[in-house]
Amino acid sequence: MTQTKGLSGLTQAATTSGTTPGYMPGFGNDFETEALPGALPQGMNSPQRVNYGLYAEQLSGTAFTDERPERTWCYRIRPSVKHSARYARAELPLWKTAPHIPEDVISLGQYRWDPLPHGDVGLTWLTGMRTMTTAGDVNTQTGMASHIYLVTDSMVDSYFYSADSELLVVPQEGRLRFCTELGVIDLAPQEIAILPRGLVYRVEVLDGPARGFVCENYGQKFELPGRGPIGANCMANPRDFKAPVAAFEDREVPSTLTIKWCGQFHETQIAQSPLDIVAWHGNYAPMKYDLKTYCPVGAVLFDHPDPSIFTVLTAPSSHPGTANIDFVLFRERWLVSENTFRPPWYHKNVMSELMGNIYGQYDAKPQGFVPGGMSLHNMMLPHGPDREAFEAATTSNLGPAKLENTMSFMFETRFPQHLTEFAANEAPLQDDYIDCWTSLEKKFDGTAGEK
Ligand SMILES: O=C(O)Cc1cc(O)ccc1O
Ligand SMILES: [Fe+2]
Repeated sequence: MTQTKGLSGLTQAATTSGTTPGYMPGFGNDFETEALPGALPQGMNSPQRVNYGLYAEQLSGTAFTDERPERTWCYRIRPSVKHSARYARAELPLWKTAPHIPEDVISLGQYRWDPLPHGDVGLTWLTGMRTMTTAGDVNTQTGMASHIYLVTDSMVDSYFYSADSELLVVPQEGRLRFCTELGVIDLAPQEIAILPRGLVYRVEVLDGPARGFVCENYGQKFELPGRGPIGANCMANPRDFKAPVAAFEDREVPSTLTIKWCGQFHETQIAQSPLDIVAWHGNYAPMKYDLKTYCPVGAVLFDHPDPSIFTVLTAPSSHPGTANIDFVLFRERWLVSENTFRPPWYHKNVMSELMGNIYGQYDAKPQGFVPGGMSLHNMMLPHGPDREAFEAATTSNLGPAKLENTMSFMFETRFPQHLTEFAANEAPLQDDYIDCWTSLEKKFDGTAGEK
């Protein structure tokens, strides 16, 4: 029997591009959703017998005793323990996990890559994941990895979950469908998705080939940053984050489930689709967010604020204010500062900064940092605008100016990032990147006048 049901109870073809998934708004909300009427128990979590003969199962994303527990109660056709037969080691050699510090790779430096090209071989979400950097240590649940995915093929009767991490997905090209245990999310460039640790899903290609960036967060979950004196509005607003409505498959076909666990991959064979949750309630769920709804706040008279002003999501570390990861967005905005050097200032930072270009041109690097490309300015390594950006910024007339056609982001972490062998040797690294600063001229001549 093959069926996928949505909230309305109507049979939907959730595996085809024609269907529009349903969503519920609100970051961190306590949601409830059922794909069949009456499937969700009311007033309690564990009735003696659940309607429709479903099994109750809790998915805990935090310790039970966390100050703000995140968990979801699932009502499913089979408990997921039934989804795990014996595990066998699987190899995904290009998906690396921290600590991974290759001996012959130098991570000290300023690095920039052209977009990874698509090849001739078909790739899925799993085989198409290429790790560029790793930071921290998965065994202590700290740090992150950055990846680029190249996906041409849908996963067929194949499912995945990461016990190691939450995944933040930033598409740059193509459209993907994430069919998850808790519902369906469609994702296009200029949107992001968060896939929680432990959630089972399959990824289908709606419009390929697809390329994008992934931040794999080994630590505490991403949350909305406190806005401080900015108040209750602007930046990312909770209601623009959307969780999917329940959708399930009752499909008995031989299937493979791959699990990422402490950096290793294991497979198990199961006899059915594991996407068999008919109803759920809770606050631990996948979400999508449209980056065009991000409302940037900035300097309205003079100077250039720290990029933390553009934080969309932050994954805290044990040290308040020092994130395991900040996800920062540089999007279209007005520049109005008077008597100000408007692009990012030159700087060194204890945090390490990995950037990706989603589309357009980034103000500090008018050339060379192209859509699909990535750059890394690692811990305490100097960087800033290239010569062209410096000259333009110091000579242009400072009327109100709109930065248009621009969307880049940063994964900023408190941990140094280590390049993988793939990033150092196989990815299209720009050997001449640091030359973008060599032509910066000495302007100093001992006199105080403007240069
Ligand atoms: O290095 C970069 O381009 C990112 C960045 C942007 C900014 O506006 C201020 C600081 C910073 O690190
Ligand atoms: Fe920077």
